[in-house]
Amino acid sequence: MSYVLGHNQYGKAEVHVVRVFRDDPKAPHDIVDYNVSVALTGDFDDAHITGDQAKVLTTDACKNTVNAFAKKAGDAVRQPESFGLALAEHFAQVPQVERVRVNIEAFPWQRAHNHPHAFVKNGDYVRTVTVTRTGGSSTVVSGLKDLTVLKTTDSEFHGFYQDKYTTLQPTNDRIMATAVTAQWAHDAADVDWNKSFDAVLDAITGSFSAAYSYALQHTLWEMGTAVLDAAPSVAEVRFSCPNKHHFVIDLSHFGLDNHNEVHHADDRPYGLIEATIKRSEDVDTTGAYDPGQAW
Ligand SMILES: O=c1[nH]c(=O)c2[nH]c(=O)[nH]c2[nH]1
Repeated sequence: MSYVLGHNQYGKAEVHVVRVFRDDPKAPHDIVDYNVSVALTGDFDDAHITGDQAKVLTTDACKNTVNAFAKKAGDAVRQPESFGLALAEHFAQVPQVERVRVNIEAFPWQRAHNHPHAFVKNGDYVRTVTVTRTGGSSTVVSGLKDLTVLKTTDSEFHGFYQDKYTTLQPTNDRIMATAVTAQWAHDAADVDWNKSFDAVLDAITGSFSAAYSYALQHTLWEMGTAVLDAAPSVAEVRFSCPNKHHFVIDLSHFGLDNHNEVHHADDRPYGLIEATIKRSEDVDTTGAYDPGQAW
């Protein structure tokens, strides 16, 4: 039998590192809180097939590198995209490594009461970054997940296709809620990443609020075009948004009317609405997103 080793990758996952910036004794401290995963692809067939580990950079060394870079990469550490780029560049120097992927979850902390060294964790969302380095160049995908937003009106859903299983009643006034997962690919590497992230976050929440919605699909389009307007380096944005259904409860049994006031917030199932909004037809982001084990 001759079997074939397909795509493989390895590295250290979820190195959770918190870096305090406290160089200036008179200045307030800053922190970043990153969960870093490194995945290496390359000439690692022997590690699997013959058991020879001569080319394997240990996952333990990957972890050590992340921690050391949290100190030595200087200002690059302050933004997850630049930290990911520094790490990817480093691992790409290992001769047998052909592709490096660095995924970072960045947990936002806010200064507490303007205090110089006390912080409150902001659980509104998690910022995400995927840096991929291959063939001497890197791609950067920024993102966020778990950004839960809701509007109490200015959302309709009607005029949809009907078949014999369609029971949903059309509505011209409903709650719309979702937990936004978004990833956006940049076509530049010299970006002010934090400024760009803030602009995208503002575009997403701003357009979700302002745009009158005829469906969650319609809202995704509005959010996507707002992101492209707000962030010049973004070539495309991908959304994955569960429709967090809020069903109006029938209170007539109790002699009460209910004008879209009392709802059951349903957990599952949920509609899952996903879309990519691109700056143009020519945008090519091949290999930039992390699809898991596949290329
Ligand atoms: O915004 C929506 N999009 C849909 O595709 C859909 N389908 C559904 O049952 N409710 C909704 N709402």
